[in-house]
Amino acid sequence: MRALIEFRHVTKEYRIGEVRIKALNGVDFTIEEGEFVVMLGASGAGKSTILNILGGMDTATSGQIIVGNQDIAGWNEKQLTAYRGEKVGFVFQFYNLIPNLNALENVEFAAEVCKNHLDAEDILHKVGLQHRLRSFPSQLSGGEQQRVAIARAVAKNPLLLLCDEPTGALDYATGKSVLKLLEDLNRETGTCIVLVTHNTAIAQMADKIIKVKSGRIESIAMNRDKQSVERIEW
Ligand SMILES: Nc1ncnc2c1ncn2[C@@H]1O[C@H](COP(=O)(O)OP(=O)(O)OP(=O)(O)O)[C@@H](O)[C@H]1O
Repeated sequence: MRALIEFRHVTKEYRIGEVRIKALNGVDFTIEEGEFVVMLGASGAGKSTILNILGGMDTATSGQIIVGNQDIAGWNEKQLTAYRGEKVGFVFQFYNLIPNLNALENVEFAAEVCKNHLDAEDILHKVGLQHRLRSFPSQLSGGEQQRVAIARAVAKNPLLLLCDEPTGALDYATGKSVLKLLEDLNRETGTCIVLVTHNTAIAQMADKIIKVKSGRIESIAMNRDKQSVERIEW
């Protein structure tokens, strides 16, 4: 496998008036093509900051962010917008669907702007929502809305799928089925997934576990005993 992503000495400083907050303090890690990465850490450790920088939604104060063969750290807003649109799929804790578009339209709307997008209806079939194509978000359960959000991210055919607490608002069984979906997608399509969570049990399904502490990497470990989500309990 070859490295798809490299963070090299990445720092991020936020300024609020006179106050400086060092959210990232020299972060280094590598993610290989096709890897399922789980990122763990306490609240405020810097996980979302890493995900936002990786997704081109925020910029680093210093350091390099290599994606493919390019350093996106030096990119301007226009380049980052194209990168976000074409290369990165996002799944958040709250589904952020467009309320006045149905499931199919939500997926089509996101996918259409991407050159290599997949067929929206096919993807909704894949996530088990073939019978809910014309349903609006308000007519869908939380788990179903998250499936639409995953379909929307995947239909772009992204290089990288970033998931920030994707099961945070779901009950146990629904959360597990959403994780199963991500696991299947990773295995079948080889899409690289980076999943941020507070739930340490979920790390058992990862290829690589990255722990973040106080703006630094605490540890990076390959998971030699990777488990299917069906076998994980919490
Ligand atoms: N836009 C911002 N402006 C100022 N400070 C910020 C901003 N975003 C994050 N921070 C600060 O940076 C640090 C890291 O925050 P971050 O959201 O990355 O942590 P996290 O590990 O994702 O936490 P959580 O698990 O609670 O979501 C925190 O001290 C936070 O307060």
